[in-house]
Amino acid sequence: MSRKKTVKGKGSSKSPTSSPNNNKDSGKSGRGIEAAAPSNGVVYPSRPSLSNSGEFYDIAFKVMLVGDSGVGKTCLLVRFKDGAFLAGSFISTVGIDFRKDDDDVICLPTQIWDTAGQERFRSVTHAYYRDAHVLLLLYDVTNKASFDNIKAWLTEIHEYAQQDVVLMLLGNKVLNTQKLSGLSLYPVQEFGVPFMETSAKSGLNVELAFTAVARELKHRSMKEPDEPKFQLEDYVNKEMKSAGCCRS
Ligand SMILES: Nc1nc2c(ncn2[C@@H]2O[C@H](COP(=O)(O)OP(=O)(O)OP(=O)(O)O)[C@@H](O)[C@H]2O)c(=O)[nH]1
Ligand SMILES: [Mg+2]
Repeated sequence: MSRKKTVKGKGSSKSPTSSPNNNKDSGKSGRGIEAAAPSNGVVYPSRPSLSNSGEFYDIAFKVMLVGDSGVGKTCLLVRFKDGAFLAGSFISTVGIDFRKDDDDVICLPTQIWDTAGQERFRSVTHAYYRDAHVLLLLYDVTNKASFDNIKAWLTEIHEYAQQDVVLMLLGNKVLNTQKLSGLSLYPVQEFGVPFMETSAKSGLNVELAFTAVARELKHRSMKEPDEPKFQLEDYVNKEMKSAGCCRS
């Protein structure tokens, strides 16, 4: 996926803070999911199939960022899309924010949804899980409580998301020195979910996280029945190693 330096007028990019009702135009942004927002602001677009169909290039893939408030979801998205870091002031996302990436390098029309981590918006964000193809679940490596909550997030995801959702755990706010150790501070392996460390601040692994899940989606969409499965975790580990990191 390529990162855009400027935000296109055509897409629905908005400021990091928005209300659920700001999604009114989210289904009108070209190819992919068409959905009208009802008055409660909750949109239920039909979930495109990941099967090997001729409609592949009409499919919009839906990527959602989830995790506790303050872990850096909005910053990660802004870093990926605009190559910038939102330093300092922390403006909590309200409900859902929607962005669309339609010029990524591997030709997957993709919608990226930023969600609010605050508990009081949880019922709104649940409603969006079920048609997500990818969930990027973030915690903050400097905040143990946000890691401890991962279990609860996974329970929610298992309840509300599709069984075949592509899931990746991201330990955000990692420092470059932590990157050199290549180890997570917390026992992430117990979840059995592909994991990477990222920094929205430095940009570390941000592009790789999105590219990895996009490759997984592409592989699923194009795959012949007897082709081996794409190994998201192996891909991520290999790419991190070749970038100088030492996870094995
Ligand atoms: N040091 C450091 N700070 C970060 C990083 N990512 C985000 N932050 C800071 O963390 C704070 C919260 O970031 P947000 O992206 O707004 O958090 P969020 O997960 O979107 O929070 P909600 O919208 O409330 O769910 C901000 O002050 C950011 O500047 C990072 O990689 N490193
Ligand atoms: Mg946010």
